[in-house]
Amino acid sequence: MTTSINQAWELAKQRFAAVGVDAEQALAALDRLPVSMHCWQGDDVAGFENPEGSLTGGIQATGNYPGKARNATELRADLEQAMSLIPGPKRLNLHAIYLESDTPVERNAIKPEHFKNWVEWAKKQHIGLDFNPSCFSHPLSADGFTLSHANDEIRQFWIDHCKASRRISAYFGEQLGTPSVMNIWIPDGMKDVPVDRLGPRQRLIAALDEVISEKFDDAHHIDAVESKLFGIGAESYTVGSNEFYMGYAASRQTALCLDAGHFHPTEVISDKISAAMLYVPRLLLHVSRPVRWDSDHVVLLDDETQAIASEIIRHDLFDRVHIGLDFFDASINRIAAWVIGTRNMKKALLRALLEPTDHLRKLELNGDYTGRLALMEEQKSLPWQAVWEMYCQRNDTPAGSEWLESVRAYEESVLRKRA
Ligand SMILES: C[C@H](O)[C@H](O)[C@@H](O)C(=O)CO
Ligand SMILES: [Mn+2]
Repeated sequence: MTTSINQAWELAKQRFAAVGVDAEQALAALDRLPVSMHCWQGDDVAGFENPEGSLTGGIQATGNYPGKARNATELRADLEQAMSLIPGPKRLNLHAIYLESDTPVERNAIKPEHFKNWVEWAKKQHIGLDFNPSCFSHPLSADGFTLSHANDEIRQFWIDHCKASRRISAYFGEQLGTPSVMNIWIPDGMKDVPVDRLGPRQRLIAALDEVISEKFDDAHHIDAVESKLFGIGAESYTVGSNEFYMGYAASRQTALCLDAGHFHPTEVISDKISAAMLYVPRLLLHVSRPVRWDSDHVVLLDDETQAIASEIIRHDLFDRVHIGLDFFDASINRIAAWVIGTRNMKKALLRALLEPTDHLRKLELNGDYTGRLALMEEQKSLPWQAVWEMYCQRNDTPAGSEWLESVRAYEESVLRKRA
């Protein structure tokens, strides 16, 4: 296997060199692009605060595949298994409900100490952590409002939760030496047509301003805000819409989170990256796969994933775009879901790095759209897979579908034993 990977790599390097692309440089660049894996694929967004409670907030994990993680120790073991099958740099994105405590902790009272095991684990794995306040699956979000709630006390509860979350995020960054991106997503919205669309948005803007008022070192913590079109039970109105958060992020210079499932079905976030980055300092991506709705299917190596990756690489956005994943499929092996989605994201980045972009740009500038289309299509079948396999080999991860055997063995020896 090693010999055939080496041979294919040597040939591939020559093929790419012939179109002006340095495959070795592409691999070095891929090492500068961590993908933040989302903890919530491992347990269907249940968390450890109240794992038996229902998932609310208009999101849904469908399926009942056996073996989901029941506690943080199991989730970390599952993540280690998944991460061992994915080459290159990775991060972990945690939600507040994944805290660890012997006694119940209210969300407005969460502290860094409730995440110290995660930090110790991240140090051992040599990865950074990202964070999210959890403004759902809670009695005080049951009527569909959190940071925009009309009741002052309830709204303050969520403001305090987000403030507490920022302190945890800054602690991650300080402990791990890499900034934690903390993304605020709230489910606030209405099932039916509201009379007052403005009031909740006015409350949300004031609440967010209070949330971000405490200053943290940019080297430790980055604020991001995530818009959405609709949720289940919030079909007619979403307070934190695209326009709302685009304006908020631009005026407050926070990062803007673009989730691939949060727009109209024919809208794509790949087209939004180059527009939004002109106004905001950073983008956070939630790479996902909406199938007819915000269904959060596992990311494929499809046209849109490729287009997202190509935008990051073509515009050299290495330091301004943070790549996160957001899917939760409970109908298949959850570890396989992580591996498939994360490997696909990385494959798309590699393919983008192997594109002869300078040449394509020249054709475009010269108005040679025939040449642009012809070469864009031809380069799709250059031997990128041989470069990918070399990357996997160098990172001591399976080059091809052998990773599935490892997942199946883990399923047999570990997951099947979970009740
Ligand atoms: C659990 C996540 O934070 C959530 O999926 C959010 O990012 C989202 O996309 C809601 O639709
Ligand atoms: Mn999302």
